Amino acid sequence: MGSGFKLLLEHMRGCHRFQAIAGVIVVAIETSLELFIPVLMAGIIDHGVAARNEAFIIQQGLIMIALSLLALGLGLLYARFASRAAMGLATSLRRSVYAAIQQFDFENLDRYRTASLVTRMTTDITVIQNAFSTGFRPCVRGPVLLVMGLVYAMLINTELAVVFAIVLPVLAIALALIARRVAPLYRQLQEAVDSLNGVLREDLTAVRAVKAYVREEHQRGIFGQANEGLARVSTQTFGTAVLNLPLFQASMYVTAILVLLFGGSMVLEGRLGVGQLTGFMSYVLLIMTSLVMISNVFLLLMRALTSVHRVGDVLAERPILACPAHPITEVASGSVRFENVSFRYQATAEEDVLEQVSLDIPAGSWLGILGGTGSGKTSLVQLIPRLYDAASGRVLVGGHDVRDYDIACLRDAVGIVLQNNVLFTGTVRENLLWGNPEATDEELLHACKLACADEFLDRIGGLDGDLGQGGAGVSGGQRQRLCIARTLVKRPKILIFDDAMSALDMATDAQVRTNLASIEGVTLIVIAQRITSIMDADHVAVLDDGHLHALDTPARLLESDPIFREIHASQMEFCVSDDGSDSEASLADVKDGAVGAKRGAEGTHDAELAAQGIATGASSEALGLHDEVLGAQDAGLNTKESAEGAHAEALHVTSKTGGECRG
Ligand SMILES: Nc1ncnc2c1ncn2[C@@H]1O[C@H](COP(=O)(O)OP(=O)(O)OP(=O)(O)O)[C@@H](O)[C@H]1O
Repeated sequence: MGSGFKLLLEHMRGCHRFQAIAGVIVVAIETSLELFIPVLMAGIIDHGVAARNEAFIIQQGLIMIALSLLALGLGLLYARFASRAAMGLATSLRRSVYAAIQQFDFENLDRYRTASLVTRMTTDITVIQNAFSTGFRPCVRGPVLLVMGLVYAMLINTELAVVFAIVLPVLAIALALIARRVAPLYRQLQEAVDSLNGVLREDLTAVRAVKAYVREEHQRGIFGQANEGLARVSTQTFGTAVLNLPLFQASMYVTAILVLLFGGSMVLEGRLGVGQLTGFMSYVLLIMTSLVMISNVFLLLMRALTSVHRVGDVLAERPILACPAHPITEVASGSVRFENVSFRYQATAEEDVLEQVSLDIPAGSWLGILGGTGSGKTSLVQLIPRLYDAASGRVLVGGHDVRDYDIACLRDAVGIVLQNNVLFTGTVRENLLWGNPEATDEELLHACKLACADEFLDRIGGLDGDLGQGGAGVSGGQRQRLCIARTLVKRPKILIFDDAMSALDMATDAQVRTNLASIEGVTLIVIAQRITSIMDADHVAVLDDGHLHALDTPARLLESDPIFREIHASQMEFCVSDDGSDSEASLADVKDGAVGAKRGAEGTHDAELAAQGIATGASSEALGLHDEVLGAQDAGLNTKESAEGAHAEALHVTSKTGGECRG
């Protein structure tokens, strides 16, 4: 509770703090004025009406009107102060939470679901804002009305005021019981909102896959469950919270009856004036209203407090990756070295994702990484720009431990194109400038050329072409090329492609690799599912279940390594050449081509195309289908099986026009 208030105070700074204080003062004055009205009313009845003093009645009546108008003016002033203070608080909280999330490392992000972060940034902060703007007034008025009401009631008649001593403790106990029951429900309520947001978010981002798999009904069921879950918790929460209303109403009636009963007999005995009894009844009403206010605001604040804690959790989360006191600010070279590196995503995980990996990648060389699904390829390369820290061992870049660098400098030197490429809403230029805000148009166009994005740039409106929301206006293959171009604009010392060319047709894939190989002095690390994509590499690392299974040149691996040979064979054996010779001939072509035409020589490109059956007269129909099927893969059919199926299908079409295919 204390930490929640501290958080609110910290974010209520400057003029907003002044507005909040002014709001409190204004409400206090307004409430005091309001409390004075029953005193005037009692005077009118006892002295004005009883003595038939019309002048007194008019005078007191005018004072009452003036006080009411003043109270109204103060009420309006309060609304202005409170809304501005609440808005300021919410803006400041949103800014802080956003800044905190920006500082998060991948490991921090793994702890929070995206939907939960979105709910905390939106719903939770709105709950706090609303509680502040609507709860502030009753929060001040309630206690003031209660205390002053009791004081005035006691001033009128202390004996009669004893009724409150009976009713108030009963009410306080009932309220405490309701609050105890409701508090945990509010947290469950916000978690149910998280779940609903999560389902919605997944549904909307994967809408193409949902439609492609005709899973609308299934998704509707999942949404229905989340929606019903929220409805159930809401009903339970608010069903319990509203219990306070009938409770307070009943107490009000009981108090009124008791006051009338005792007060009435006191009037008959001549110990109390009728005006005094009327005035006392007004205070009963005021006190009971104040109690309803207090109970409502209490529940409102309890809900807001849950949200304050949820927001506070995000603000208290510290980035996992520690920065050294005196970091290295320049990456001297693009060399990478893994020394006995082990890694796991969560410290509590049972098994390492990478185990004792040692690997040397000299600056300016090209390493291909191959391995089965889940073998740890992505995990390995993510350690280079320090997206995660190794659990044990060291990762060295440019001869220094990555933990010794300033993180921004390290990441500037490492360009990584991830598996799931993301473009942002805006133009091509705006997206490419993410790589380097200082880049000229010539540099952007050059990067597009290297990434083979120049082929379609004119069709999408050149550098000024609008990519639509989240880059939705381009195909999967075009998206990949633009993402590659964006990374090239950065001019990094190390370039990492994490299966980043999967949506490119083979000819473009080969062309991009040839272009990349022509960049001087850059260390190239390419993770690929297609073996042809890494046959030109200086070395290939084969990962198997988190272990470095083999590391050698592609040619030597082809001769000696069973896993490499198996992957190679499984991808190559589809094709049999035109004249009926078997796939070994094609393999030999690839091998010769790959070894001989190291680092992007044109020969490699040709050999590769030959191996794929494309050079033997593959029609654009085949490539088109391949593109289309891979495009579908990008749209959500993202399983290895579908990709292989697509591949096989594309090659099958190839066979109709050129070679003959199996499989
Ligand atoms: N954020 C994460 N949190 C926990 N475990 C993860 C996370 N990302 C990956 N893993 C696990 O780590 C292991 C290695 O995953 P990784 O993504 O490195 O494999 P990969 O070889 O790149 O696979 P693929 O070829 O399918 O992309 C897998 O078992 C995976 O389930």
